[in-house]
Amino acid sequence: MTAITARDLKKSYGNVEALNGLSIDVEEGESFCLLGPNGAGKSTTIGILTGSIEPTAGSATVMRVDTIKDPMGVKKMIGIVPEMEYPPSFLTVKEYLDMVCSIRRVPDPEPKIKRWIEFFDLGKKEDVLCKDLSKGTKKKVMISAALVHSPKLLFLDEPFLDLDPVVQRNLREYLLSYVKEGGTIFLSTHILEIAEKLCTRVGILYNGRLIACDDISVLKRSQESLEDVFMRLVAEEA
Ligand SMILES: Nc1ncnc2c1ncn2[C@@H]1O[C@H](COP(=O)(O)OP(=O)(O)OP(=O)(O)O)[C@@H](O)[C@H]1O
Repeated sequence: MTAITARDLKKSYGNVEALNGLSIDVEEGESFCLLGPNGAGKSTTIGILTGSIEPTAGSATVMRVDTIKDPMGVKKMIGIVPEMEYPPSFLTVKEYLDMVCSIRRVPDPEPKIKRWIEFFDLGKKEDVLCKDLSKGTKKKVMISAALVHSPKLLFLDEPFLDLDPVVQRNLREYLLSYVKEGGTIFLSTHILEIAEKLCTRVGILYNGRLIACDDISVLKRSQESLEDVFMRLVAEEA
């Protein structure tokens, strides 16, 4: 079953053409990674697919819900880690996760919150205001908020940024098991080593256009890493 379908998506911000006819399909149970140089249109794509940005043209469905007609319907079903957002500064970690569970109507929330507090070793930070957390700890809270309602589809925009190597590895291993159990991941990252370990298929965006989209094993020439593939394909376009 298809989890994400995008057809001929276009997005302009004034005279900046951020997306120029993007079409993509992601199947349920897939771990897909969108790569691309700075400004290629990755966050814009995630914004459209998660119902936060309205495209200038084109259509998209997520779990068969239209992202333009029913953005709230999409948001209900998914977990999102946006690239640049932090938890609200005026709430403590626990208050924020309580609020997320309440908005998402999570049944029996306490053990679910506890699970992510323990996973990210946030026990001593539960009662700390989010404004007083380090960048990495804020990211841990954002990821906890994205996972606490056990969504079947995750949109992750640079989720590993600011996390220390131990936490990066723990999160990567969790995400691998999440996909093994049937979850779907749509990831965007510049950390190609992690993308290669976590994802089976990648799309490469360049100037708002998809210049490649296939299994990593198909895109690779002999001995190439994903980084080599990325450098080669982007250089061919430049
Ligand atoms: N709100 C906005 N207003 C005007 N231009 C925007 C806006 N958001 C994005 N852009 C422009 O759209 C283009 C695509 O931006 P986007 O953030 O989607 O790229 P990206 O691939 O996620 O980049 P990065 O890897 O640097 O995060 C860029 O030229 C960017 O400057």
